[in-house]
Amino acid sequence: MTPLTSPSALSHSNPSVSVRDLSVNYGPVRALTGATFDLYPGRVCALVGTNGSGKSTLFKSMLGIVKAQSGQVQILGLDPAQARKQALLSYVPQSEDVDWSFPLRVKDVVLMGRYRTMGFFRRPSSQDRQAVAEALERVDLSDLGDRQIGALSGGQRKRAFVARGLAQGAQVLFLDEPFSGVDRNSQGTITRLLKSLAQQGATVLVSTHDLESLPELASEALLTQKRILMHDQIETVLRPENLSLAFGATETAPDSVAQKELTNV
Ligand SMILES: Nc1ncnc2c1ncn2[C@@H]1O[C@H](COP(=O)(O)OP(=O)(O)OP(=O)(O)O)[C@@H](O)[C@H]1O
Repeated sequence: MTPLTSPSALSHSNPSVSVRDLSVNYGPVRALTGATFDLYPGRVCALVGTNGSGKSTLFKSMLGIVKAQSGQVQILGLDPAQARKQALLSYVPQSEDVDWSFPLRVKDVVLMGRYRTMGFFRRPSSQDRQAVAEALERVDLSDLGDRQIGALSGGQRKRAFVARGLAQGAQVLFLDEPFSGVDRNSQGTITRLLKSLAQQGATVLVSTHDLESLPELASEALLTQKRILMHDQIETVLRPENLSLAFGATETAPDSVAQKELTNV
């Protein structure tokens, strides 16, 4: 196996997310072993791996939702619970982890991003309402704010959760499979939004199965297979010999990357 790479091209002065030797077991099942990496502000990093390779486990253990057997996580110098308390960290879960029958309107879901700063009675101020309206506009859902969240399409639901993170003003965003069950239109909206948030200084970690869209989405990637196999620039991770470490020999790089590689020789 290729050792974990930590290329100097990915280094930066201060990491916003720092993960050290993170290991998670579910009873006898080892889901993640010794994950160690840093993420930096201003970048979108993709988390890439097969089904069951530990991507959701990595997110949940970084958030403190799943207990790690060992390791440390720091988000903006804080432990994950503190970072969440201070509304610095936003998480878009996999669709299967959400109860969509819960009777909430889209704008109530987005308003949840403001809860930590709204005080005990959670009475929204005009500032809170404005933040919700702006967030809905940025994800192109202004017309659907009063609709029940369960009555949205898969892509619209994802966009509503991204809007929750926007209303929160989170500096670190974790998104678990935001493109699954999502049409090209929603995928484009989410991709543009994540890139623009990174340009404004956010740190974005996003898991995806869609290798085709990776060069458009992310500048770097973590390749996982129950441990971090590689952390490198997106072009390097997408080389067939690297993808085959995680996916087997049949997986090939998207044409755009292959072409870029060819024109570089
Ligand atoms: N609650 C659980 N109890 C026991 N084993 C679990 C649990 N959750 C996940 N696992 C196991 O841990 C491993 C990693 O699962 P995880 O859901 O993190 O993978 P993933 O990469 O997110 O998969 P997918 O792409 O299918 O969402 C798998 O072998 C899975 O079967």
